[in-house]
Amino acid sequence: MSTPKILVAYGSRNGSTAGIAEMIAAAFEKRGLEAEVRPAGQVRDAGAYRAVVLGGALYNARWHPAARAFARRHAGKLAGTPVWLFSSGPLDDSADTKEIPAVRHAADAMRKLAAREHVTFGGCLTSEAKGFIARSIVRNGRGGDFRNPERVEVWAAKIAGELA
Ligand SMILES: Cc1cc2nc3c(=O)[nH]c(=O)nc-3n(C[C@H](O)[C@H](O)[C@H](O)COP(=O)(O)O)c2cc1C
Repeated sequence: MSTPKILVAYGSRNGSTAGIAEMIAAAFEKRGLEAEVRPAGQVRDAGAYRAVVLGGALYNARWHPAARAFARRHAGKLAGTPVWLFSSGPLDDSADTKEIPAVRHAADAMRKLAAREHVTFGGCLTSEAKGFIARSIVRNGRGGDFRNPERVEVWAAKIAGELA
Protein backbone atom coordinates (compact mmCIF):
# COMPACT_ATOMS: atom_id res chain seq x y z
CA MET A 1 0.00 0.00 0.00
CA SER A 2 1.29 3.49 -0.80
CA THR A 3 2.06 5.93 2.02
CA PRO A 4 -0.91 8.21 2.74
CA LYS A 5 -0.66 11.81 1.64
CA ILE A 6 -0.33 14.95 3.73
CA LEU A 7 -3.47 17.08 3.71
CA VAL A 8 -3.07 20.84 3.40
CA ALA A 9 -6.54 22.27 4.11
CA TYR A 10 -7.43 25.95 4.14
CA GLY A 11 -10.14 28.51 4.78
CA SER A 12 -9.78 31.46 2.41
CA ARG A 13 -12.07 34.25 1.21
CA ASN A 14 -9.91 35.91 -1.41
CA GLY A 15 -7.52 33.13 -2.36
CA SER A 16 -4.25 34.18 -0.76
CA THR A 17 -4.43 31.61 2.06
CA ALA A 18 -5.11 29.01 -0.61
CA GLY A 19 -1.91 30.26 -2.24
CA ILE A 20 0.06 29.66 0.96
CA ALA A 21 -1.44 26.14 1.15
CA GLU A 22 -0.17 25.53 -2.40
CA MET A 23 3.32 26.77 -1.42
CA ILE A 24 3.37 24.37 1.55
CA ALA A 25 2.25 21.43 -0.58
CA ALA A 26 4.88 22.28 -3.22
CA ALA A 27 7.57 22.31 -0.52
CA PHE A 28 6.43 18.85 0.64
CA GLU A 29 6.41 17.49 -2.90
CA LYS A 30 9.90 18.90 -3.47
CA ARG A 31 11.02 16.75 -0.54
CA GLY A 32 9.36 13.62 -1.88
CA LEU A 33 6.23 13.81 0.31
CA GLU A 34 2.88 13.57 -1.44
CA ALA A 35 0.45 16.31 -0.51
CA GLU A 36 -3.14 17.22 -1.33
CA VAL A 37 -4.46 20.78 -1.10
CA ARG A 38 -8.17 21.17 -0.38
CA PRO A 39 -10.61 23.81 0.83
CA ALA A 40 -11.26 22.88 4.48
CA GLY A 41 -14.99 22.54 3.84
CA GLN A 42 -14.46 19.93 1.13
CA VAL A 43 -12.52 17.37 3.18
CA ARG A 44 -14.49 14.18 3.77
CA ASP A 45 -12.18 11.81 5.63
CA ALA A 46 -9.51 13.79 7.44
CA GLY A 47 -8.37 10.60 9.15
CA ALA A 48 -7.12 9.19 5.83
CA TYR A 49 -3.97 11.34 5.79
CA ARG A 50 -0.61 10.82 7.46
CA ALA A 51 -0.50 14.45 8.64
CA VAL A 52 -2.65 17.56 8.38
CA VAL A 53 -1.74 21.21 7.90
CA LEU A 54 -4.73 23.51 8.43
CA GLY A 55 -4.66 27.22 7.62
CA GLY A 56 -7.17 30.02 7.97
CA ALA A 57 -7.32 33.62 6.81
CA LEU A 58 -7.83 36.27 9.50
CA TYR A 59 -10.79 38.64 9.26
CA ASN A 60 -11.49 41.01 12.14
CA ALA A 61 -9.31 38.92 14.45
CA ARG A 62 -11.30 35.80 13.64
CA TRP A 63 -10.08 32.63 11.97
CA HIS A 64 -11.86 31.79 8.71
CA PRO A 65 -15.10 29.87 9.47
CA ALA A 66 -14.15 26.91 7.27
CA ALA A 67 -10.94 26.37 9.27
CA ARG A 68 -12.89 26.61 12.53
CA ALA A 69 -15.51 24.14 11.27
CA PHE A 70 -12.80 21.73 10.12
CA ALA A 71 -11.32 21.63 13.61
CA ARG A 72 -14.75 21.02 15.14
CA ARG A 73 -15.83 18.41 12.64
CA HIS A 74 -12.67 16.33 12.38
CA ALA A 75 -11.10 16.52 15.83
CA GLY A 76 -12.27 13.00 16.76
CA LYS A 77 -10.73 11.44 13.66
CA LEU A 78 -7.39 13.20 14.04
CA ALA A 79 -6.46 11.90 17.47
CA GLY A 80 -3.41 9.98 16.17
CA THR A 81 -2.52 12.34 13.31
CA PRO A 82 0.15 15.05 13.59
CA VAL A 83 -1.40 18.46 12.92
CA TRP A 84 0.08 21.90 12.25
CA LEU A 85 -1.86 25.16 12.00
CA PHE A 86 -1.25 28.48 10.35
CA SER A 87 -3.04 31.80 10.06
CA SER A 88 -2.53 34.37 7.35
CA GLY A 89 -3.39 37.98 7.67
CA PRO A 90 -1.13 40.87 8.60
CA LEU A 91 -0.84 43.38 5.77
CA ASP A 92 2.63 44.51 6.81
CA ASP A 93 5.88 42.78 7.69
CA SER A 94 4.89 42.17 11.33
CA ALA A 95 4.44 38.41 10.82
CA ASP A 96 8.06 38.19 9.67
CA THR A 97 9.51 40.27 12.46
CA LYS A 98 7.67 38.97 15.52
CA GLU A 99 5.67 36.00 16.64
CA ILE A 100 1.96 36.74 16.24
CA PRO A 101 -0.10 34.61 18.61
CA ALA A 102 -3.06 32.55 17.44
CA VAL A 103 -6.44 34.32 17.62
CA ARG A 104 -8.98 32.72 19.92
CA HIS A 105 -10.51 30.28 17.43
CA ALA A 106 -7.13 29.17 16.15
CA ALA A 107 -6.00 28.65 19.75
CA ASP A 108 -9.16 26.59 20.34
CA ALA A 109 -8.30 24.52 17.26
CA MET A 110 -4.76 24.01 18.64
CA ARG A 111 -6.29 22.40 21.70
CA LYS A 112 -8.98 20.41 19.88
CA LEU A 113 -6.51 18.96 17.39
CA ALA A 114 -3.53 18.76 19.79
CA ALA A 115 -1.64 20.63 17.07
CA ARG A 116 2.14 20.66 17.26
CA GLU A 117 2.48 24.33 16.31
CA HIS A 118 0.72 27.43 15.06
CA VAL A 119 2.37 30.15 12.99
CA THR A 120 1.09 33.38 11.46
CA PHE A 121 2.16 34.36 7.95
CA GLY A 122 1.73 37.73 6.29
CA GLY A 123 -1.40 38.11 4.17
CA CYS A 124 -2.36 39.62 0.86
CA LEU A 125 -5.09 41.99 -0.23
CA THR A 126 -5.53 43.27 -3.77
CA SER A 127 -8.11 45.31 -5.64
CA GLU A 128 -9.70 42.01 -6.75
CA ALA A 129 -10.77 41.28 -3.15
CA LYS A 130 -14.44 40.75 -2.33
CA GLY A 131 -16.24 43.46 -0.41
CA PHE A 132 -16.35 47.21 -0.15
CA ILE A 133 -14.20 47.37 3.01
CA ALA A 134 -11.51 45.19 1.47
CA ARG A 135 -11.36 47.32 -1.64
CA SER A 136 -11.30 50.56 0.32
CA ILE A 137 -8.35 49.24 2.37
CA VAL A 138 -6.53 48.70 -0.94
CA ARG A 139 -7.62 52.12 -2.28
CA ASN A 140 -6.19 53.71 0.85
CA GLY A 141 -2.82 52.16 0.11
CA ARG A 142 -2.91 49.59 2.88
CA GLY A 143 -3.14 46.48 0.68
CA GLY A 144 -0.39 44.47 -0.96
CA ASP A 145 1.14 41.03 -0.88
CA PHE A 146 2.95 40.38 2.39
CA ARG A 147 3.22 36.63 1.99
CA ASN A 148 6.76 35.41 2.37
CA PRO A 149 7.33 32.28 0.27
CA GLU A 150 10.78 31.74 1.80
CA ARG A 151 9.43 31.68 5.33
CA VAL A 152 6.55 29.42 4.28
CA GLU A 153 9.04 27.03 2.70
CA VAL A 154 11.27 26.97 5.79
CA TRP A 155 8.23 26.08 7.92
CA ALA A 156 7.10 23.35 5.51
CA ALA A 157 10.64 21.96 5.39
CA LYS A 158 10.65 21.72 9.16
CA ILE A 159 7.38 19.77 9.09
CA ALA A 160 8.76 17.51 6.35
CA GLY A 161 11.79 16.89 8.58
CA GLU A 162 9.54 15.88 11.47
CA LEU A 163 7.63 13.47 9.22
CA ALA A 164 10.71 11.88 7.65
C1 LIG B 1 -12.26 43.39 6.29
C2 LIG B 1 -10.91 42.79 6.56
C3 LIG B 1 -10.54 42.47 7.85
C4 LIG B 1 -9.26 41.93 8.11
N1 LIG B 1 -8.92 41.64 9.40
C5 LIG B 1 -7.68 41.16 9.66
C6 LIG B 1 -7.29 40.86 11.00
O1 LIG B 1 -8.05 40.98 11.95
N2 LIG B 1 -6.02 40.43 11.21
C7 LIG B 1 -5.13 40.27 10.19
O2 LIG B 1 -3.99 39.91 10.44
N3 LIG B 1 -5.48 40.50 8.89
C8 LIG B 1 -6.73 40.93 8.62
N4 LIG B 1 -7.11 41.18 7.32
C9 LIG B 1 -6.19 40.85 6.22
C10 LIG B 1 -6.51 39.46 5.63
O3 LIG B 1 -6.36 38.47 6.62
C11 LIG B 1 -5.54 39.15 4.48
O4 LIG B 1 -5.92 39.93 3.38
C12 LIG B 1 -5.54 37.68 4.12
O5 LIG B 1 -4.42 37.39 3.32
C13 LIG B 1 -6.81 37.26 3.43
O6 LIG B 1 -6.76 35.89 3.13
P1 LIG B 1 -7.59 35.27 1.92
O7 LIG B 1 -7.09 35.93 0.65
O8 LIG B 1 -7.23 33.82 1.95
O9 LIG B 1 -9.03 35.50 2.17
C14 LIG B 1 -8.35 41.69 7.04
C15 LIG B 1 -8.75 42.01 5.73
C16 LIG B 1 -10.01 42.54 5.48
C17 LIG B 1 -10.40 42.87 4.07
